[in-house]
Amino acid sequence: MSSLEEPLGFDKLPSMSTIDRIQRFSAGACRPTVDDMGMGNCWIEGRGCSTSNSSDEDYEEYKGEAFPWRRHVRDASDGEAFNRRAKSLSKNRMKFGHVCKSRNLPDQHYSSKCTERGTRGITNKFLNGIPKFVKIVEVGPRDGLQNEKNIVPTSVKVELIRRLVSSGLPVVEATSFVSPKWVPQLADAKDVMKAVCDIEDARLPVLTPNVKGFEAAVAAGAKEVAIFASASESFSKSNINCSIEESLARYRAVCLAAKEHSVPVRGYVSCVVGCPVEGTIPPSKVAYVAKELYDMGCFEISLGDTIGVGTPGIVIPMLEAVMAVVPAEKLAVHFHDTYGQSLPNILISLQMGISTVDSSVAGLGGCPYAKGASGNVATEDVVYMLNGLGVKTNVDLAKLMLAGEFISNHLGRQSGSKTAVALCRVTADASKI
Ligand SMILES: CC(C)(COP(=O)([O-])OP(=O)([O-])OC[C@H]1O[C@@H](n2cnc3c(N)ncnc32)[C@H](O)[C@@H]1OP(=O)([O-])[O-])[C@@H](O)C(=O)NCCC(=O)NCCSC(=O)C[C@@](C)(O)CC(=O)[O-]
Repeated sequence: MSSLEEPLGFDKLPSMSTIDRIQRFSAGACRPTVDDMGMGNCWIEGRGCSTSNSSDEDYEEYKGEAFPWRRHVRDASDGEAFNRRAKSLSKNRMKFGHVCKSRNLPDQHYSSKCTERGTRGITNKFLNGIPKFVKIVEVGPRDGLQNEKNIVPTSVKVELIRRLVSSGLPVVEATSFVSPKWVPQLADAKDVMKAVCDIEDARLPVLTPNVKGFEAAVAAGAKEVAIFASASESFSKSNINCSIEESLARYRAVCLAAKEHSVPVRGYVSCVVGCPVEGTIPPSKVAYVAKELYDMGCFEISLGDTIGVGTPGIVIPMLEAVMAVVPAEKLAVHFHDTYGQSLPNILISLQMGISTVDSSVAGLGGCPYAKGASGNVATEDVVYMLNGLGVKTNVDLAKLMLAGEFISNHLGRQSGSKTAVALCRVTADASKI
């Protein structure tokens, strides 16, 4: 059994003092709005400190927004409304492309917001500190596809990126300028970039492991790059063929070059809770690498549970350690879903003040150098959860699902998003009414 298959965290549950600290992060977390280089972070200002009608205000703010799949808290009058809507199904069509083609999406009056005043008070207690807006960084075209054995044609990658951007995603990681010998799937990075660099509605960062990759990326039209270090020596060696310290030296050179070109650099730390070779990774190691990347100029540090072994019990102390050296508003979380822990891990990260989440459409993904690691958390599932929490993302779930369906059809398998699968089923069932 490889260490990847061994779950982590049974001995790593947080102490009471850690839990106290989480409460400190959540209750009354009245933070100022952060100008994150204009990158779209927007904190909830004092959700925990707001007056008793703040949830009403939040509700007013969002109720006009299209949440087509609102979870329903049934009562008699709502039941009538549902029946009326069921009768007029044929008037409310929404297509979902190939799999759900010509199926009707019921305009069910599901509400993801609790409208009971008393219950809402309790809800607020638990949701204190959750940001009002979450920036989703879509990594499907890069992290999602890099592990695919069969080469995906460039035109399909380009179409996927365009569809993802048109769903409203603010950031879509497009490809990697890495060695084609190491990641053959992304050998067409230059062509992909050339085909999408005219897109203006989203930022399209690309991975660059060294100055060679950076120069190639900029020449192809990239306007933002990402560097990727690891908190595990063994993973660093197998992923980029050098030690952590050597990688940091390389990345300093990339950051210098990027500064000269005014290109923003995002930093990744991989294996933040576990490594396929070394097992559990100490939080202090993650904090060290994160701080190094931050100090060399990365505008944001994404913390990757590369093999998806983390649970909230182990993610919390890791985040605490990193947040002691890098501000929460400069952090992102990047979870793979090997053990189905991504959503709870994301929720706890939001409660701790993080407002940027990486995810991959249709749950695509895996790392070629982390055997057995499964895909990233599915973007559709993240959007569904955030919609349910009343957190804004600006992502149109229907369009996102179409993008997921497009790539799943191409790969010839079912979407890895539970939300996409369930909503397609709801749609299919509704068409039989
Ligand atoms: C870093 C290297 C290049 C070192 O690879 P190396 O073999 O040690 O490099 P080298 O300097 O000895 O060069 C070897 C060859 O690669 C070429 N080369 C050198 N650099 C480049 C470049 N940028 N683009 C294209 N070619 C390049 C170079 O020119 C040379 O070509 P040759 O003379 O043999 O024909 C290699 O190990 C590599 O490309 N690794 C990338 C692996 C990768 O992409 N892994 C997946 C990333 S996912 C991840 O890290 C986790 C993350 C971010 O998703 C977060 C999470 O999930 O937790």
